[in-house]
Amino acid sequence: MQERNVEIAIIGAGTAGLSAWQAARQYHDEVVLIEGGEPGTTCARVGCMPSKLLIAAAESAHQAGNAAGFGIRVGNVDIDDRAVMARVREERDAFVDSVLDSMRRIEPANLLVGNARFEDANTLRVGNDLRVRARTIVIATGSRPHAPGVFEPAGDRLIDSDAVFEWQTLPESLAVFGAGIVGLELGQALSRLGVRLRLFGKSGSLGPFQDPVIRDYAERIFNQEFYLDPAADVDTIERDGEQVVVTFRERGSDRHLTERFDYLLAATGRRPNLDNLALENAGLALNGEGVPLYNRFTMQCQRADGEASHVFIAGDASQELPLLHEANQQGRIAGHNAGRYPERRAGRRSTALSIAFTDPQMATVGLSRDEARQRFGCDGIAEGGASFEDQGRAVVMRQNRGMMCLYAEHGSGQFLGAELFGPRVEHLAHLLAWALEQKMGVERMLEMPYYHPVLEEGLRSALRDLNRALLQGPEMGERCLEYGPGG
Ligand SMILES: Cc1cc2nc3c(=O)[nH]c(=O)nc-3n(C[C@H](O)[C@H](O)[C@H](O)COP(=O)(O)OP(=O)(O)OC[C@H]3O[C@@H](n4cnc5c(N)ncnc54)[C@H](O)[C@@H]3O)c2cc1C
Ligand SMILES: NC(=O)c1ccc[n+]([C@@H]2O[C@H](COP(=O)([O-])OP(=O)(O)OC[C@H]3O[C@@H](n4cnc5c(N)ncnc54)[C@H](O)[C@@H]3O)[C@@H](O)[C@H]2O)c1
Repeated sequence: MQERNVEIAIIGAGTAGLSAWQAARQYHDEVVLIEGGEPGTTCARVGCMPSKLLIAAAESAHQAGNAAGFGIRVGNVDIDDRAVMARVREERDAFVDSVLDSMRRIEPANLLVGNARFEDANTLRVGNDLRVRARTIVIATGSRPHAPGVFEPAGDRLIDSDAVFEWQTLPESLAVFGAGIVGLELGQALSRLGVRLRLFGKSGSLGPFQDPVIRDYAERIFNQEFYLDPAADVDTIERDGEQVVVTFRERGSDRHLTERFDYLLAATGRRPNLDNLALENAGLALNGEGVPLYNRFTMQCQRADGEASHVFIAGDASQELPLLHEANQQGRIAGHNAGRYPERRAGRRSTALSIAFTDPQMATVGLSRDEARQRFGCDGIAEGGASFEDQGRAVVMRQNRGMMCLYAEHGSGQFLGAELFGPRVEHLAHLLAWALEQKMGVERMLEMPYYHPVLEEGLRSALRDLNRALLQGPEMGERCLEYGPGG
């Protein structure tokens, strides 16, 4: 058995682990990064990047198919699925290579290969032949797809999102389970690429939305394009030959249908990679799901005796907000504090921001309606909104579907949060997140410049409505007279 003593050991060379390494390396030379799986990060290999590549191809097919609405005929849209998937993988590989290139900065001696697990609070076994003793440890082991046992009858026709990006060609049909962001992004993209598809959700939840008004609206809009039941009633899942047979109650009716699919895609959530770490040997306090208790500003874990530990956690492993920018930020905070240990500093946590790259896009910023109500009371918040259906620029682009729900605090007029569903709302969500970071009030947000004709004018309409609900500021005049057509 080889033995090694180091200052800091970081488990997992994903986004969080890499940013932790970069931060920790500023304090010590002996910082090892341990990777037990495939290097290159979940984001680049099987997450953000390949999913957006697939979505980009799907959008292209969709736009070609809808060109007639502008008076442009492109003939039959012929989808070469082999070419689509080849491009997804080719560009995906380039993103992975760019990560691997940047990892070459790490001294080879400090990059350890093998699965790590705790032997005691300061000792890790890496693979079978190496023991690493570290003064501080960062857990950045990410997460993996999780499929409930009820899908087992599907056998090898049960797949997860990782497998989709390895397809050489697309299947004819697919049953997608899970109406979270993964299910919606991949489901809509595959449907637009010609896959016959049904999407079955659970308990009515839909992507990142919490506000029932926008959730119900989005459900209706998606159903104009593909079958989506966020509260599906599924009777049986069986395997017959090379197909999966699903019997379910049809959305909005009492009819029970039986349908055959080539695959069942489980998009039913992700589990943190903590179960292979032998955390019971680490002396940490764990919550009911086996996740270490930690401080979200220092990313420092708590020991079983309640004291602050020398172990830190970051990224999807923390189960807080499984998003790339969060993994990055948490990794940086954990790395700096592991480097400074036993000193520690509170890191800056930015405004909550989540975007689903569906069409229309879905986004949430800051507090949800329920969170705002809990914090300020039902009478303490004002709600406003606007539709994209008559929004000038959205009409011009034939993308006039969607709505926005915005929340602010009564009295102070402070903007609190929003849920957005509409064309390219990724950009509006950023504007709102930046406004929240600046602690802007609704009136001040309305004083910002708005070009014409742009989608931001739709946001201005929602802010005007919110201002009206706050009973603040001047009475707003008629929109068209005040701002021009579609403004
Ligand atoms: C389909 C999909 C699409 C997504 N799209 C987006 C998006 O558009 N925008 C966005 O913000 N987020 C998106 N995400 C989420 C984002 O990809 C993750 O939040 C992020 O990649 C998590 O980074 P991480 O460092 O925590 O984990 P990872 O990148 O998974 O890194 C963890 C590493 O730890 C290693 N490891 C695990 N256990 C051990 C062990 N015991 N010993 C050694 N090594 C170990 C793993 O092999 C892995 O390399 C998407 C996710 C998916 C699945
Ligand atoms: N654009 C992005 O930023 C992006 C894209 C993809 C993933 N992600 C991240 O990855 C995380 C994981 O995404 P996800 O969609 O896999 O998980 P999720 O937890 O967000 O959604 C899983 C969904 O599956 C449903 N579900 C659970 N069991 C089910 C069952 N038996 N039948 C039907 N539905 C069932 C749940 O109700 C939930 O709606 C997300 O939370 C998100 O943070 C982000």
